[in-house]
Amino acid sequence: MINAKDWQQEQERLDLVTEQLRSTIAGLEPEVAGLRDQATDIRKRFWEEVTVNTSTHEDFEETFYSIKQQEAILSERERSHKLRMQRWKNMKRLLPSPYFGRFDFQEDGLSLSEQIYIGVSSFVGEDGLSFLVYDWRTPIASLYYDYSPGEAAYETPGGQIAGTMKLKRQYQIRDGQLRNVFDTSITIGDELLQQVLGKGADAQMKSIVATIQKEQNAIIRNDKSRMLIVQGAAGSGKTSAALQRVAYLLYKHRDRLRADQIVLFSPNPMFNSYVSTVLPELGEENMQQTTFQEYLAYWLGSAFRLEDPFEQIEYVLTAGSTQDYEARLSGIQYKASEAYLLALQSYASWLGKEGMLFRAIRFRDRELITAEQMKSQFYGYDSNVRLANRVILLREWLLQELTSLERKEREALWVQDELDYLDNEQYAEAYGELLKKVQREDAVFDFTSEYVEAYGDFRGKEQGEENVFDFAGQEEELLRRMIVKESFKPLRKDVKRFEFIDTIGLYDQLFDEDATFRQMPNESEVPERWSEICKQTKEKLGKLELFYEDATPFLYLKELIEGIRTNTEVRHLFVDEGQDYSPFQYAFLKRLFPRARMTVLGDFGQAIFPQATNLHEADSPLIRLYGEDETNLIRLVRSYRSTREIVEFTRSLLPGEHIVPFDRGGRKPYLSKVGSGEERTARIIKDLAALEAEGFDSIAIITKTAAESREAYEALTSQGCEGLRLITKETITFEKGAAVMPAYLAKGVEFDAVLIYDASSQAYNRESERKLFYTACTRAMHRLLLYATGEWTPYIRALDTTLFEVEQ
Ligand SMILES: Nc1ncnc2c1ncn2[C@@H]1O[C@H](COP(=O)(O)OP(=O)(O)OP(=O)(O)O)[C@@H](O)[C@H]1O
Repeated sequence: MINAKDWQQEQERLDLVTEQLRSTIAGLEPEVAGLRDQATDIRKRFWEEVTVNTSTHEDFEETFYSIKQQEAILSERERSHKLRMQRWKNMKRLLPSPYFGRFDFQEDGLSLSEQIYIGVSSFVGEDGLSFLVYDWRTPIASLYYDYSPGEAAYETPGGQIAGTMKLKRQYQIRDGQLRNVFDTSITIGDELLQQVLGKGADAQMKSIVATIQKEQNAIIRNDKSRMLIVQGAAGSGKTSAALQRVAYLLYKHRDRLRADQIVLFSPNPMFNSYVSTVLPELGEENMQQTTFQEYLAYWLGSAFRLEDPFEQIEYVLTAGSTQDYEARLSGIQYKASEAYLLALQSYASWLGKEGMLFRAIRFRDRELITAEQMKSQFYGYDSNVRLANRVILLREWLLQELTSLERKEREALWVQDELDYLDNEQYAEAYGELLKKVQREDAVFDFTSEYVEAYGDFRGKEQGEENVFDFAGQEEELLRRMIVKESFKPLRKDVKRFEFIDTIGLYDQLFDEDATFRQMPNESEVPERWSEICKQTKEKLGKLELFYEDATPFLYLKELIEGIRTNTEVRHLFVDEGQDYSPFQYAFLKRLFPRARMTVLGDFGQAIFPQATNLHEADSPLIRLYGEDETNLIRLVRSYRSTREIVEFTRSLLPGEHIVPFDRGGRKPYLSKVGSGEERTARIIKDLAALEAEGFDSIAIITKTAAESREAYEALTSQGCEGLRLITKETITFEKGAAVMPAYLAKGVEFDAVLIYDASSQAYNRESERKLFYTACTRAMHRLLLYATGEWTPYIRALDTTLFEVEQ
């Protein structure tokens, strides 16, 4: 705390800033409102002022330019409106708490030091010159996060600026009143951080700008590497740092980076809702958020029933005793690997020579173009042309073939039949429609070759020398064209969508045990239990279903053949829970977003999926992805989420991990042995009530699987436990209160208290499930309670008994 005189001075300054903020806001208000009116007004009159007339070419052009002009005026006004609006919003946001930190900095060579106050946005005083508040993202503000009083330096676009930090303070301000002021010296922000971390969990993640730690600041401001990897312990602030980094990037590159050019891949839809308020709180728009599964479903969902990663993990956790289990696991690991990616590449180059599979183009139960014809056409192309380019050539050829087949088809009997079905009225109507269509197409100068041909013929005849127009004949001719054209439309559409390639067959062929795959150069990479893997994969494909581990490779093969889909708009890609993606998926993401920088945040200690990627070891495929020179690796070892007691307990579950607890004390994890399932239910109900009475309002009962969650939920609700929620993979909103969920859905989020439903050796016995157990326990901020009906899991039995309390 500071002395009374300093406090007085600080409150006076705060009053001054508040006063100026108020008058700036008041000054902006009429302007903002006026601009809003103008923009709405112009919107209303928009269509009155432009002349919509497209009957001649000139009219069309005039209309076009008139619209353009109106558009330009509107967008200029909207831009200036947006800027003022933004400023007004920023000031409003500052008002209740204009800043949270201050330091005094004397630049080398200058005799005076400057007071720098830091807040969520910059504020220049009424004189138009002095910064009363600096945005936390300005270069100078980084001193606040990186240094304690003493020598200090920061980077600017013009080079490094060095000097001395004289003083450093933190503030808690509510509604324009100073609540707390801390002079900080050695450790940055400990007092304030203590207070922040001591609070309860929220349904929404909070911004951490006031207490960003030095190592987190390095992540937020890293703007050099193509790939930034953050390996951080549970609760070390990876997600928090990622979100502040987005805000930082949007600020730093505000002239050229839009929020929709940033994409965050999140572990599940509920997580999206959990983090969705952080950026708006910081005055920025949210980035795009998606899950990998959403991407896969978009491209493959209509062709297959796709397994999702949660179904896959349920299988891994529950099917241990089934016959196919080991093979499936070996398949999952292999299909996640770079070796498999290489195998697919060599498979594609083999397909360049032989083995392509096509699907005949069928029309009215006939094969119009056979697979054989396509094959011979395809392999007739120069073999030096890339596979995907040859496929394009084939597509063009098919479209041409369809055009000539279509012409022939006009004389077919079925066309005559269709014509015969038209009664006079329909006939005239169809013809009228046809003419209208032709004219419409004409008016916008964009008519297909068919119409040009038809219309040209029509006009030629109409205006021909003899001036004889066989109206009936032409009518029929045109209708025939139309009828056939309509029926051929789906065929053309399919060809354009590469439906003529039998991608499923090609993927299936890869699993012909003794055929294609064996001809590939890296045969040595064939995984264990290959023949069983082949059988499983083929069976699944046969049912038009795709294992989760096959979905990305399938899409990749499809792209090797049809050409790669890329998104060149996206500039920054964030992958949270990065350990859960396979090396294969990373290679895929790199191709998909060729112009994006990547930030991957994860914790190998929480790698619960069998296809996990190690983020930080020397041999990590992630480091290889862009190469060491383009990659920066930052480790976070300090854990902020949980109390010291919980961190000491959880880190012992993962021997060898270096994790440092933040110094916040609490109760030790509490172990309750119960005699039966009923006893457990009763015990949990009692504990829930006690926790709620203590003021904890975000409580998770974490189970191992979804089935166990349902069981727990039913047992608890049938015994009168009220207001409990059951979280499933479909849950999209994160709410306060008590909820039951499987561990893999609790990823990334946190709770005041966590109750591990079953920590017995029956539930957690295998070494492969240790990380799942660790992930579940590390969700707890203040309290961790564990239950078991039989003996404790071996992970707990191996612990030092001083790390927990046992119910007596
Ligand atoms: N510098 C900080 N100031 C205040 N709170 C912080 C800070 N860093 C982290 N926290 C808090 O610690 C908790 C954990 O942070 P976060 O969820 O970002 O960690 P994580 O590394 O992504 O965790 P996990 O991998 O376990 O999901 C959050 O409540 C967050 O607000």
